[in-house]
Amino acid sequence: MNFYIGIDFGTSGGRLVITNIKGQIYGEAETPFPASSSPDEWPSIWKTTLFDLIAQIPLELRRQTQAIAIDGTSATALLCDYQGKPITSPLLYNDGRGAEMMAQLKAIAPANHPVLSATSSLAKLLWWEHHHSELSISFQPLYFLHQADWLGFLLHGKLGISDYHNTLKLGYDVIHLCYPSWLTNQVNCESNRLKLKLPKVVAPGTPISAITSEIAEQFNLPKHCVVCAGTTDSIAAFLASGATSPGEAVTSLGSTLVLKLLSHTPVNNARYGIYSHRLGNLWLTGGASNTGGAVLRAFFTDEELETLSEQINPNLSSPLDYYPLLKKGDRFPINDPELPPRLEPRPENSVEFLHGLLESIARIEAQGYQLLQQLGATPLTQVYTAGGGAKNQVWARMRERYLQVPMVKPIHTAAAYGAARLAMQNR
Ligand SMILES: Nc1ncnc2c1ncn2[C@@H]1O[C@H](COP(=O)(O)OP(=O)(O)O)[C@@H](O)[C@H]1O
Ligand SMILES: O=C(CO)[C@H](O)[C@H](O)COP(=O)(O)O
Repeated sequence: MNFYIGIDFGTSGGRLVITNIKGQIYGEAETPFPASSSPDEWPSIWKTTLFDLIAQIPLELRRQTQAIAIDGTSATALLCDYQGKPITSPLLYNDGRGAEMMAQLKAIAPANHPVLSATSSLAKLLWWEHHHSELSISFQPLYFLHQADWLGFLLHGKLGISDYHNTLKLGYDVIHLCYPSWLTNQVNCESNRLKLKLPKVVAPGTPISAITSEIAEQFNLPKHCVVCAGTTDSIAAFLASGATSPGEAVTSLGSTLVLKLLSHTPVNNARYGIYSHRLGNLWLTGGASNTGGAVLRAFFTDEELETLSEQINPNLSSPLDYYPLLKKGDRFPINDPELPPRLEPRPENSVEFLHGLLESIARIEAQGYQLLQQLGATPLTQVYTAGGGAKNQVWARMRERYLQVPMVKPIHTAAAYGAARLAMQNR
């Protein structure tokens, strides 16, 4: 029997799903990231996690694996040398240091382009160019990669290949399927002191190459096992849900809050941090907020979230109006790197406090979907929920009160399953 592996790299850890060609799950693995680590440790943690996840799959299944696909956090970027060795600490998806590059971004990119965000991949590239152009002296050529691109390279050995989901926030034109001249002129211009290579871009799920012989031997994988181009974690969660009709949406309630509404028409609006990913001949309109489970985890364990949520009446609205963030700055539905967290007043009663947090995140989610529809996205018909927060049925009822559409729990919500669906394209 042939098997297919999907690997998801989220904020808090890595997850793997192995399925047969019918999409039946034969195995799963999960490896949380260490609770505290420094940025220069992240590549080795990601590599260790990747190899640990694959090693957890039973030998018999590994030996019959035909394809692997990986999703990663969007706009998590790193610079590598010609051997694929990271030469700087990665900059994560929510790293807002690119805010200082906004004037330059607005000068080169079209209005409302997805790169017009402090956390976009291009903002990070310009920041590296502005602060670390000396890297070009020691490293030629330099490769700009996303997390999923680099992890895929570790398995297939072909450096500098990405997909048009991970490269949207780098500036890739997903309509004409090329890098626009305003971007290539910027990256290649003589005055640009940081000489780097942008990744070659293919469609998500496209087979890139067979695994290297070293990887085949290390994990007892077939030499013909292909590694496919990946996607981002929230799109993988969308793919997992099985949503296919415009108007269907997936909210990823993970460490962050990410909305994806399938639409006949794209919506891009930098003011609100709204952008549209290409999905076949449709568009995944949405945005990614820094609010979400990471804020909850700062105050409650997963067990406390479960037990305290059960004491909340989801039909009652909390009077507490928070904007739950761990640090200043949000990307969507308010695209403002200076936006302050709002977590006061904090009641003595933990249930009341959690009620306020869950209700406030539900309000932000509803505001996001309302904006998407106001700006022309296909009207919302139903919402699937993915991520750690999907298990919270009290929260689902609260969210339903705001969204006024059915909240459907899909059979599969794990992003790793969505990545496996990409791998299955290579049957
Ligand atoms: N019962 C729950 N209710 C709400 N949120 C929860 C619950 N259990 C876990 N979470 C949240 O889920 C998040 C982890 O979800 P996950 O999808 O693994 O995140 P990521 O993929 O971003 O790492 C945590 O931040 C945690 O606060
Ligand atoms: O916030 C995130 C961390 O999980 C997401 O990776 C990301 O921001 C979502 O971006 P995209 O819409 O490109 O998938």
